[in-house]
Amino acid sequence: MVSKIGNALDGLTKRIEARRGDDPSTSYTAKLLSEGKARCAKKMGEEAVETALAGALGDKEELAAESADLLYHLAVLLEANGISFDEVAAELEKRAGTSGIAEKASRER
Ligand SMILES: N=c1c2ncn([C@@H]3O[C@H](COP(=O)(O)OP(=O)(O)OP(=O)(O)O)[C@@H](O)[C@H]3O)c2ncn1[C@@H]1O[C@H](COP(=O)(O)O)[C@@H](O)[C@H]1O
Repeated sequence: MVSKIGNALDGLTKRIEARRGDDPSTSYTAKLLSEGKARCAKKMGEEAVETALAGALGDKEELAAESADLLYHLAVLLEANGISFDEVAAELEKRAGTSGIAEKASRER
């Protein structure tokens, strides 16, 4: 069964892909993509900081809203770089059997 977040990211990705080349005056996504990778990366960084602040303050509603903004801007940044969430998912799957502590220790050897 596909998870809610999987469905949401799938739909979001399709809407973002469809916006490429659209009129930047009617699509925020088209505007961001037309401005290039660095601009997309800057927006993602801003949203990451806002998400982190909401998490640090423990504001659950704000954290959920900022997380949605962050995922949108990450999806745009991936699209700007020609990378799909499938590739991110594959990377997560590869790590599934390895503890973060063990992975860190293997790098420090
Ligand atoms: N999920 C989102 C989404 N989340 C956040 N945002 C926009 O991201 C921006 C957040 O940045 P800020 O808060 O810094 O706002 P801002 O000051 O207007 O941003 P800048 O002027 O600095 O670019 C806002 O303009 C939000 O509207 C989004 N814009 C679009 N989507 C999705 O993308 C689809 C296509 O949208 P359009 O491309 O606009 O048609 C939509 O159907 C949605 O599914």
